[in-house]
Amino acid sequence: MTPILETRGLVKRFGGVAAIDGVDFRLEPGELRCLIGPNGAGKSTFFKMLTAQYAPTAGQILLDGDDITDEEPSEISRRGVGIKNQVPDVLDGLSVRENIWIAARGRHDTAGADHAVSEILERLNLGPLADRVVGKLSHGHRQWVEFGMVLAINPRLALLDEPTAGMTAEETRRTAELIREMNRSMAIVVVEHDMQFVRTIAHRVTVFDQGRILAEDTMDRIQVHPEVLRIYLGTSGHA
Ligand SMILES: Nc1ncnc2c1ncn2[C@@H]1O[C@H](COP(=O)(O)OP(=O)(O)OP(=O)(O)O)[C@@H](O)[C@H]1O
Repeated sequence: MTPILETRGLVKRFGGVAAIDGVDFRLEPGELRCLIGPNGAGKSTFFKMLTAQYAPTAGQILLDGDDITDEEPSEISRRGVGIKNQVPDVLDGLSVRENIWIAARGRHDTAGADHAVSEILERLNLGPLADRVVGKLSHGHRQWVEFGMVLAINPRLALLDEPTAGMTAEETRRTAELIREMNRSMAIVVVEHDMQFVRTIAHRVTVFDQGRILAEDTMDRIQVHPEVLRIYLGTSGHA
């Protein structure tokens, strides 16, 4: 089966530092994968190459077998990839409804966008906030608006960087539900620090360390993987 997403020998150097140092990664269609690893492991750099925010120093990125290494973020989005960065990329002066509508309009005519927005507001329980200006919302709610913007393009693949950052425990729980629900219709890659959250959602987990893939397995096995325990206990103290 052709992977929906693949990297071959991916490298990113910053001066003398190889932040990503030859990563071969495969994601099967419909898969949900969490990327974890200690601070400085290279997760964000890897994510930024997948989303065309950084150009790789070497290697290839393939989407459904097509080489997208040199494509712009807008081209990748047109190919059906939804991206949610760590800092919500929302228009603060506009309402929740308007933000999601603008994202939806990229895929639908105006009537279609109206319809998509109503559906998404309901799905995300954002109806009561629909006409609030996004800049006045809590960080957690702003993250949800960005989820709405990802759903609005109905992607085949969603790339989510720390989706629960700044969320309350209840918001995190609902985000886990949402990601599992989204995974029924799309493949998903999630970069996440919150291990409890990763345990809740993950099927397979890829562990990065020092710019390389250290381990790739189910969360159950990853939690007892000696090398993984060593890097976590040696750095953050919690695996
Ligand atoms: N723009 C940059 N310029 C120089 N070095 C960088 C840059 N971005 C990342 N690095 C270095 O690359 C390495 C990997 O960093 P990266 O942020 O990708 O790790 P991370 O796993 O996402 O860490 P965290 O969990 O703290 O976000 C680190 O040594 C970091 O200092």
